[in-house]
Amino acid sequence: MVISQPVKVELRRLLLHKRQSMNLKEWQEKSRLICSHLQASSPFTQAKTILTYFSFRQEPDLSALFTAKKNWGFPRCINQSLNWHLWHPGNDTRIGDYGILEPLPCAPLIKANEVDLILVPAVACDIRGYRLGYGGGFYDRLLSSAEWKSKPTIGIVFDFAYLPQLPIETWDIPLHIVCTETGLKMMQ
Ligand SMILES: Nc1nc2c(c(=O)[nH]1)N(C=O)[C@@H](CNc1ccc(C(=O)N[C@@H](CCC(=O)O)C(=O)O)cc1)CN2
Ligand SMILES: Nc1ncnc2c1ncn2[C@@H]1O[C@H](COP(=O)(O)OP(=O)(O)OP(=O)(O)O)[C@@H](O)[C@H]1O
Repeated sequence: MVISQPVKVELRRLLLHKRQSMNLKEWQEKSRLICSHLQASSPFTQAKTILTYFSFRQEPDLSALFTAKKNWGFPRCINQSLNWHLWHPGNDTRIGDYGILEPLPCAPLIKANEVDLILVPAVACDIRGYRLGYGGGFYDRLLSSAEWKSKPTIGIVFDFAYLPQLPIETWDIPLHIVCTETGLKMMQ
């Protein structure tokens, strides 16, 4: 647990560098492929309310999905946790913590019992579904709480960040599915 921290810090640095050195065309094309795999998947077609994210630091851009007829939820960082607000294309956004776009604080809140699917941003995922994030622990805390534990989760990464094995911590909870530009990978 203690020794995995420097490994995670270095891995995060390398993978973020790799992601941010993609050119615009490559980023757009791979993001488009990720969106089309998601759109064709049954967790997506069956879901009414989906939690997602606004792309930051060249994360896969899912914005092509947001015109689909779903209730879309986006996070706001409040203290150590995430609040989820309804947002539709055309609604206002603002720049929140860490420089990430977020819905306005007055946008309607989404409760856990309304949520069918969570699209989880990641720096990397492994073939067991474990995830490396930015180190804030936001999704680890969310997914460890009783009301969120059983929600279907899809980690979203480019293929170069889909790895055989990430260092894990006691609190890490594996995701159910990972989606890259080559398709969906179901965890055992
Ligand atoms: N698009 C998107 N939105 C998201 C997340 C995400 O991963 N992607 N989050 C997922 O959780 C939350 C934001 N989490 C974040 C956590 C840390 C840093 C960050 O910049 N950390 C510093 C290091 C801070 C430290 O080590 O103490 C850094 O990386 O430089 C950014 C976002 C909510 N919104
Ligand atoms: N279930 C939890 N309860 C309380 N604290 C937690 C929990 N999960 C993680 N943390 C705290 O969050 C910190 C960051 O965790 P970690 O390095 O795994 O984040 P990450 O998954 O990379 O980040 P993020 O989820 O924000 O993208 C840890 O140091 C830990 O103290």
